[in-house]
Amino acid sequence: MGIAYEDFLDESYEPAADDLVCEFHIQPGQGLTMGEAAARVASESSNGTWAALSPESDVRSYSAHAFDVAEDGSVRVAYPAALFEAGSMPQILSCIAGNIMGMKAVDTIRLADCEWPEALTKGFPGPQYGSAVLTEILEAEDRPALATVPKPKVGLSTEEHAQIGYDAWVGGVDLLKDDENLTDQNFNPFEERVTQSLEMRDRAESETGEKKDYLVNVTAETDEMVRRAEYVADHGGRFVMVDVVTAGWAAVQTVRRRTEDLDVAIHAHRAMHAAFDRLPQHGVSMRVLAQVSRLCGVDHLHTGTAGFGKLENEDTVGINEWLRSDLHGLRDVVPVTSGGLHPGIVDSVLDATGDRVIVQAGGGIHGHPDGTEAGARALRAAVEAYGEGVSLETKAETSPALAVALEKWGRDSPR
Ligand SMILES: O=C(COP(=O)(O)O)[C@H](O)[C@H](O)COP(=O)(O)O
Ligand SMILES: [Mg+2]
Repeated sequence: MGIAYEDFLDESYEPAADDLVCEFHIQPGQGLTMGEAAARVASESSNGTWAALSPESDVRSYSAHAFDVAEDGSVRVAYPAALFEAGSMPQILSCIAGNIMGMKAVDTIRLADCEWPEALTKGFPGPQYGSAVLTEILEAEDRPALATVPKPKVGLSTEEHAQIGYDAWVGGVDLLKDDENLTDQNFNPFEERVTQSLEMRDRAESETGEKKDYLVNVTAETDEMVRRAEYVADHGGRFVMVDVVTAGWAAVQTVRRRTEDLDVAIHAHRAMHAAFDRLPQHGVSMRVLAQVSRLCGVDHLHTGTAGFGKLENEDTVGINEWLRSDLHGLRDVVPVTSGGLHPGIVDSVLDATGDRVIVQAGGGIHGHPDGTEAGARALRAAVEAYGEGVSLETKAETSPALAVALEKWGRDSPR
């Protein structure tokens, strides 16, 4: 049975329970109707090509179906589960976000959303802890967990990094976090940073009586990432951080498989995501990136600051809701809100995101006029004010550090 472009368009198609259904937003290429462009997308992302084919065997059971074609540019494409290799995120993305991103049949195309069937999700581990980290590893049962990343993000010595961690932990944050581009550089070698920072963690825990921990950036070549995750676990760390986009999904899957036995949670930084999710008309949405991250098994994921802060965001609230939704029994993911946050805008952000998040601030702590510990106290006070239902200004009457932060940064987002 032959297959040609027109065979991939079926307006009346009813997706099967096991189909992966993807929503694309497309701008048809010159001279093509929406239907013609949609058929080409379904063809190229499953098992067709530009030339009509007449294979000996019937391969139609592996073909996608474009349906729900709307004149506003949205189209849904249903992919049979048999098209995919169970448990391989690279192979799935090579289908649904591969060649079609460059097809001339569309001027622009964006993969906006996916509906994942159990036939596919069962091939992935999902998060090991999810939101349980807030209670099983940390003690943030009824408030956001707080994190900070030392700034300047790169260039501090190991001793300075560990000291900043101590000051922030004593000031009130729960988690120290390496920045996305701090890995194993000569001024702050990985192993020394881990051991010295964890020593400071233990000291801060005993002095504050609070659980503290460290999101260690293990991003590197895959075998080295596994070795670094083992090093963290061997030295008493409970978290690793992976730059999931620059490391790649196969690498994330490898690290996740190893952390299952290490009792270590994965914090996902999304550096480089904006290369393909920032433009609303082309690329792959942050919503899909969040879905891929959850399937591959991260426990925390940066999802933006709901329009506040220094970085562009896309639907932070909607994505966070999806991360908490039921996904065939897979655990949820803790959203991380970060990027230009400081105490003066924490209430606005939490009003949007709710408090089941990790609030991360770098400059908004270390840029405090009275230093890191005061900055941490100010952020903790701002989050406490949200939980107590009082204004920041009222809270600042009993928190000098918060008063100084409000004086310095006011209530506006930085640019
Ligand atoms: O280092 C920071 C924030 O530092 P600061 O608090 O000084 O702005 C993070 O890398 C960004 O939050 C990443 O962005 P996102 O969280 O949107 O992925
Ligand atoms: Mg950073």
